[in-house]
Amino acid sequence: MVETPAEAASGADAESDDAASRSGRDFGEAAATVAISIRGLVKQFGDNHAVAGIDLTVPAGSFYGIVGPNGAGKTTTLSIVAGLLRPDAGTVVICGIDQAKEPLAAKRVMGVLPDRLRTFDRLTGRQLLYYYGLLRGLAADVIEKRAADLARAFDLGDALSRVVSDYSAGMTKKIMLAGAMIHSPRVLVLDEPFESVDPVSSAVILDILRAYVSHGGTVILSSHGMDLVERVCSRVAIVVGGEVLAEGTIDEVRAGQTLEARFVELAGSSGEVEGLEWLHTFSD
Ligand SMILES: Nc1ncnc2c1ncn2[C@@H]1O[C@H](COP(=O)(O)OP(=O)(O)OP(=O)(O)O)[C@@H](O)[C@H]1O
Repeated sequence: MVETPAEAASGADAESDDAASRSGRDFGEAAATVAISIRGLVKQFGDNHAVAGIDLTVPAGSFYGIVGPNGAGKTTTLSIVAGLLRPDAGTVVICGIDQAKEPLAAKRVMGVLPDRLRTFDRLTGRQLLYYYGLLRGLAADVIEKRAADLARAFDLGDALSRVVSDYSAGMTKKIMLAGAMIHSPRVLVLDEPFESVDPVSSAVILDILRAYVSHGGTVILSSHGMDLVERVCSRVAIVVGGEVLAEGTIDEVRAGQTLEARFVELAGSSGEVEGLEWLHTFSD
């Protein structure tokens, strides 16, 4: 059976590289119950208020979904949480660690799947996982075992010796997800983890993430898959125009409707179908 990163962390061989013990931290009571606390988050790009005052509390051991229309500010928010982008205002506290004051310590407890899949794609899959493991301070034998476990779980075994630039979009997503998990972090920050991933692989990834959460890990993800969020997430936030319009358990947010119906109700329809009549008269 393949070990999930969370199981690996709870296993006999893994205590030495557990993120918490490496950082030498005593995760306090608040950190034990709250994995991510976001307060008053603001980020502007020129005149564009990408994030316009977001407050979110992600309980430890939860599967948390952020949904919203294109350009709503999901990636910007997750990038700030991950420490990849500086906010103009507001605070992000990860497992009790202030992201702005102790960025390295905060990064240590997180695994991140960033937007746009930028990575060192001239490396083979095996080299990339090895590199991720080294960056996380893992010993070579631990990396090799975990890389093999993750490659098996993500069905990437045959691809490990190929360069990542030759991978499909879904394969690239899977190898980067594996890289985000290799140090068995307490928190996974995943930007659209299921985009481009086939249904079989999605089911496997979900199983891995569910087991991770059931062992105390926390997942925060963005997704356009309303069904998926409704099925797997314990809590959800609907973000529109850089603001949280609804937040709570799935049942609270969908308020008797499907999540998709509630989403459309809150996000509204911004597209305009009129004016495209020329598309119905073919040019040839
Ligand atoms: N680096 C940047 N420079 C300028 N504007 C940016 C930058 N990054 C994001 N934006 C803008 O901020 C807003 C929020 O973008 P963001 O990528 O966070 O949205 P999103 O909710 O993740 O959208 P999608 O669902 O399409 O991925 C958009 O208007 C976008 O154009």
